[in-house]
Amino acid sequence: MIFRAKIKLTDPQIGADQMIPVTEQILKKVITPRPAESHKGNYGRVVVIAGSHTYGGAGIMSASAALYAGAGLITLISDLVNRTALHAQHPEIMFADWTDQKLVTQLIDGANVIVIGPGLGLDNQAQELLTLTLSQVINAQTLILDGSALTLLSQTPEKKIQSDAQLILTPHQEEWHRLSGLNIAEQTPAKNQEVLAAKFPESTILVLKQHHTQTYADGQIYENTSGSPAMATGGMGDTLTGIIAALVAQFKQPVDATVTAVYLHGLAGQVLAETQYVALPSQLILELPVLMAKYSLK
Ligand SMILES: NC(=O)C1=CN([C@@H]2O[C@H](COP(=O)(O)OP(=O)(O)OC[C@H]3O[C@@H](n4cnc5c(N)ncnc54)[C@H](OP(=O)(O)O)[C@@H]3O)[C@@H](O)[C@H]2O)[C@@H](O)CC1
Ligand SMILES: Nc1ncnc2c1ncn2[C@@H]1O[C@H](COP(=O)(O)OP(=O)(O)O)[C@@H](O)[C@H]1O
Ligand SMILES: [Mg+2]
Repeated sequence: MIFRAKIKLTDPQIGADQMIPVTEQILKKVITPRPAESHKGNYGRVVVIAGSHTYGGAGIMSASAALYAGAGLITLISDLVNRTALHAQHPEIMFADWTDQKLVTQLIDGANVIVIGPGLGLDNQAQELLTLTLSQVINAQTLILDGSALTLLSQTPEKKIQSDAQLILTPHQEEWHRLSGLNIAEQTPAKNQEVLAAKFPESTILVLKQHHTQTYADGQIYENTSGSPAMATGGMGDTLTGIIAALVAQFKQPVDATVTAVYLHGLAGQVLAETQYVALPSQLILELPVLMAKYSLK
């Protein structure tokens, strides 16, 4: 049994010792062998809206991570300048120009999981894409908000975020500072729970990234135990968004899938750190299918 104590949303005394540690058992529980009679449509349609002119790599890393973590069909919606670079690396991933609003709307409508934010930037185009996405998603979909999308949301702090979709937020501590108003020293479990409940729909999952990432969901807090300082490289969080998207798309239960994705990401980093001083995101994704095969066999 991996998950222990239940933590009440309102408990002001919640401390680090009451978090639920996540271990490799979660991989065995969630990652299951693929049924022989299945096809790409069974493993989810993921759309990644990411990667501006300046931060093209972020979109490519997110979409590539979704590919290696097993999503059935993936489309990167991005600045047109990123298309050739994407296809030079991963022709398996489809591409759409993010200025084509009709196509973007169709792709969002057809997706099971949408990622928005890695390297999105903060300009009008980015804001329009975020507004369109938030208004377009429905309750059968999962929307993962990361990077620039979180920074854009924090520019209207008075507004409670409304969305019918299952939301997953993946801020690092500074992004959570901008969103929550809590500086890093104030980011205690109780305060984080309080702000999450006040500003976001009840089902929202918060993945607060750090050395031992904390996932807040259903009134509980899961503390990740995998990972390595070798992972402290730009693009590592962009990569996590794709892994979460792929696992939600395949294994459906969003809390389990998210906690598993965070653990798997850290474990892949740890595997690289056994022989490397630094773990690059583009190397980390190569470990994912290997680890997933290993743990699916129990
Ligand atoms: N190759 C690409 O295309 C890449 C594209 N990217 C995209 O760029 C966009 C901007 O994202 P961003 O994270 O780089 O910048 P920003 O939001 O200003 O935050 C940095 C500030 O936060 C602070 N900080 C505090 N705690 C922290 C923590 N635990 N983890 C991390 N930071 C922490 C930190 O503190 P300091 O370094 O000063 O100590 C600093 O002051 C975004 O869309 C992203 O997806 C990147 O992924 C890189 C590769
Ligand atoms: N020292 C560390 N130990 C474990 N994980 C780390 C460490 N440093 C960074 N990470 C992980 O790397 C990722 C960094 O995310 P983020 O800051 O959003 O990166 P980026 O935006 O550059 O892609 C998070 O998942 C975080 O948990
Ligand atoms: Mg980031």
